[in-house]
Parts: sequence; C-alpha cells; structure tokens
Amino acid sequence: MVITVPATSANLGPGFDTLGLALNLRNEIEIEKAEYTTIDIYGENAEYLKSLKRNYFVDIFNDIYKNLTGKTDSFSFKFNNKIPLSRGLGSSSAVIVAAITAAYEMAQVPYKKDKIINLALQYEPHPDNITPATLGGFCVAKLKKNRVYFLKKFIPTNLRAIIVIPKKTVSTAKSRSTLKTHYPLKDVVTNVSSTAMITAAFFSEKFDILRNVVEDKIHQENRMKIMPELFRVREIALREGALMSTLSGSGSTFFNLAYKDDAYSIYSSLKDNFKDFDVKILYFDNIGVKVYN
Ligand SMILES: Nc1ncnc2c1ncn2[C@@H]1O[C@H](COP(=O)(O)OP(=O)(O)O)[C@@H](O)[C@H]1O
Ligand SMILES: N[C@@H](CCOP(=O)(O)O)C(=O)O
Repeated sequence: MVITVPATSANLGPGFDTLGLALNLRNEIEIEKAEYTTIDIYGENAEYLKSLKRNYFVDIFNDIYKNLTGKTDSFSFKFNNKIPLSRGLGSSSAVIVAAITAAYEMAQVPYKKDKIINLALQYEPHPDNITPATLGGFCVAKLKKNRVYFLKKFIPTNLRAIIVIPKKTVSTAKSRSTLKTHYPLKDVVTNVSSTAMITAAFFSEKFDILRNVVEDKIHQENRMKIMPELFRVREIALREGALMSTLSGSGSTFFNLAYKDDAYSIYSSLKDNFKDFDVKILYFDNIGVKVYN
C-alpha cells in the first residue's frame, strides 16, 4: 500500500489555530506486511530521521493498529519525504494524519476522514494543519469539547503558492510557548475580522480583497522577530503583487498567495533577494491524504 499526504500552511496570518490550506508538496509512504519491521527513509531530513531512536510515524501507526486489531504485526515502511521538518509546513501533522489513515487501511477497518481528523487531535491539539492535511483545500476548523468542526473549500486552479523556506528550523511546540495568553480587545477584533474576511474571500472566490484585510496581532510579529529577513520577504511579495503574505504555521517558511499569472515575477524577486532560502512555486492540493492500494 502507498499513502501520500500534503504539506499544509496553517494560520494564514490571523487565523491562528483555525485556518489552513494544503499544498502540492507531499510525503509518500509505502507499507507492506513483513516478517520483521524495516524502516527505509529517503528525502528531506532523511539522515536526521534515521538517527532518531524512534520514528514518529511508526509509533503512531503501531498505536492505532494495535487499538484496532489487538495485534502488533510487523511491516516494512519506506518513506519518501518531500515536506521539510520544523519549517511551518505541517510536517508533524502530515505524519500524524498519514499514520492514522495507514493503520485503518492495514487493519481493514472502515473509516471516514472526519474520524482521522478527530483521532489526530490526541497527537496535535490544534486542527488547522491536520484538517487540510486530511481533506486538502482551504479549511476552516474549530475545536469544541475535543471535537473538530470544519468546512472545506476547493482552491481554484488559477491560484498558486510561492513559499520561501529558510534553513532555520522552528519547533512548533517551543514557538507556541512564547506567545502571550492575553490580548487587548482591539487586537482580538483585528484578528476576528481578518479571519472572517479571509474565510469569506476563499468561499466566495473574491480573492482581490485579501490585499487589504489580512492583519494579525496575535503571533506573527513575535515569531518573525527570530528571523527579521521575513519582514522583507513580506514587503517584496506584496510589492510584486501577492494577494497575501503570511508566516506559514509557526515558521520559518513564509507563504505567499498569488494569481498564477503573477506567480513567476514574485518567485523571481524573492529568489533574487534571498539566495540562501529555498523558494518554490506550488500548486494547491485539494485531495488531502490519499491511499493507493
Ligand atoms: N517525515 C517524518 N518522519 C518522522 N517524523 C517526522 C516527520 N516529519 C516530522 N516529523 C516529526 O515532527 C517533528 C516536527 O514537528 P514540528 O516542530 O511541529 O514542525 P512542523 O512545523 O514541520 O510541523 C520532527 O522533529 C519529527 O519529530
Ligand atoms: N496554529 C499552529 C500552526 C502550527 O503549524 P506548523 O506547520 O508550524 O506545525 C501554530 O501557530 O502554532
């Protein structure tokens, strides 16, 4: 069995722990029953992942598989990773969602994708990566009494993502611990209104308005201070015609949304100005986690 899962860009600026979308940059995992467990890792951060005593995917897969079957069978795992770790592209969510889905598939227990999302919460307590990683598209998600409520919108094919990936890693957990717990009412209103406008823009496909309504007062400026170059990334992207330019998740990646006809000029300007960063033009993913038997 082969399972693939997309990278995700969460928050989209003001939509902290709420908004996220899926990118066509996918991890691929090949799993077969075996006489004894083997793990082969290729692609992004392969040497680091091979150096770890435990594998996050295998641990989650075995947990869920044992809960479903009562057994601890052996499997061969072959990872071909395209999502860089700890760069704000939802690598941990991709692992969680793929591992849970794979366990259900190998256990041959029927499931719906909302089951995957709600089970993933036990490993990642914010739904803004796990929801688009599971469903694809643009997702708005709310956590209430340990259950995720979500809506998904297909992202039209005339849009592109231009992502700027610094070498610097950011641990999401550590980054979250630095955030304030109390905010002035005016800042809260800024985030509420901006998040509502972004959601409405995606659902109505009225994207031009994004140039004027994306503001965040909760986390971005604080997080971007660890890499001041990111303020310049945003300035150049918006100058070159990006519809919105936001920190991707907890960072360090910056996410830029553009019409496909504007994407290359934004890409070129960013590539010319940030030679040490990896800059990519990506299609969006509207499928989410996918299984090929
Ligand atoms: N492909 C992978 N295989 C195994 N573990 C992974 C993989 N991708 C991510 N992880 C785990 O998730 C951690 C990164 O999670 P996190 O700090 O939330 O970064 P991100 O912003 O990419 O989600 C890694 O340190 C590793 O423990
Ligand atoms: N809402 C979360 C999103 C984290 O995304 P990641 O891709 O950095 O894991 C947060 O802002 O902490």
